[in-house]
Amino acid sequence: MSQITQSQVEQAIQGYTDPYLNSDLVSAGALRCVSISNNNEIEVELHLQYPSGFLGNGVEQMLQTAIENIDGCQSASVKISWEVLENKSQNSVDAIEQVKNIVAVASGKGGVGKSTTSVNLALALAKDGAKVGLLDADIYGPSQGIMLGVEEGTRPETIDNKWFVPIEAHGIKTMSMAYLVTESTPMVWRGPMVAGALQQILTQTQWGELDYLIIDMPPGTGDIQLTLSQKFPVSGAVIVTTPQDIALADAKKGIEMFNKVNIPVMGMIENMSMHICSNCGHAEPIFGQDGADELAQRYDTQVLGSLPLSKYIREQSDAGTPVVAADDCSEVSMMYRHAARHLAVALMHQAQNRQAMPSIEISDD
Ligand SMILES: Nc1ncnc2c1ncn2[C@@H]1O[C@H](COP(=O)(O)OP(=O)(O)OP(=O)(O)O)[C@@H](O)[C@H]1O
Repeated sequence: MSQITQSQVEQAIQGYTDPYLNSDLVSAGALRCVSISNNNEIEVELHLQYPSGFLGNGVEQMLQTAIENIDGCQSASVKISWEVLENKSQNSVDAIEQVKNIVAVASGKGGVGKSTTSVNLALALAKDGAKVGLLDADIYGPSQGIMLGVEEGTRPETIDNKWFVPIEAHGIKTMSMAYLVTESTPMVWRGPMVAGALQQILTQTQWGELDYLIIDMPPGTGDIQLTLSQKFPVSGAVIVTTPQDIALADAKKGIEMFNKVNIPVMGMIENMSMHICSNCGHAEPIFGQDGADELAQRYDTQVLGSLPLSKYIREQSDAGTPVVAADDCSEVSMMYRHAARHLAVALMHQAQNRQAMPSIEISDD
């Protein structure tokens, strides 16, 4: 019996391409350990750096079979593990302890579906096994509580009069200004007050260990948004837009705002990209077409996903069970889940690059 070599095993593993890494797992550097006994009993350990719980036993089984098919193989076992990499912000704000990635979800224009996107991305990451938090920083229309089905009037518990305990909903930890204010304290605060209050909420919440903290930012690219971007230790941003010209022009301002404060834009979500007729299934790009792709190309970023204008998306959010929580395998839920995985991989690449680079401090002076 001839001895099987590591390169034969690697070749078998390379038959599978990870759709999000766009690479086989050996080239992606995921091969942690190969052990081949004199008897050709083979054990392989692979380790990924983004939430790949969705691979489940299926890919392990498939790779195992590919290895078992090597001539002379007696037995094969494949184990895939994962852990999200820490991705610190490059601004000078202190990181939040135990929070690995902070993602700001922003839009240049109001009403494009930023909050809907934030909550479904957060839920999608959690469905793949990540520990996820969601901060509703949209002071103009804090809607995450309603979308997550948190009963009106629910208040977070506090510890030592200093810490807020986030409210858990559908498997994610959430905090919102709406949990703290009453109808008699309306949002009349202006710029610095708002930024200060939100920063306090962010840093005084006991998030615990989180792979991702998603921040649903206030819409627009004015002073408040700029201040928040500077005060939050954001690892990367996501811009939500519709394909409409005016929304795209605002999305461009959003990208430029993040560039100004040295926050990398991980990608764009094109929302309401198509209307699909619920009667005949005809798809129509009522807000235009291809704009987000062109913008992404121009700014050297990517479109993480395109979501249709869908009654199901709206109804589920209104009912307090966003689509990804309601049915994580529905067509639109899968669109959010694909987008979330592309986002996770973009953050992972950025963290890997940062680890490989010497750190450079950039200041305004
Ligand atoms: N893809 C979609 N299909 C159908 N309805 C959607 C979609 N995305 C969002 N909506 C609906 O559009 C409305 C606005 O969405 P959302 O609150 O997420 O937008 P926003 O950009 O956060 O708004 P604001 O600027 O007020 O914060 C909501 O009623 C939401 O349910």
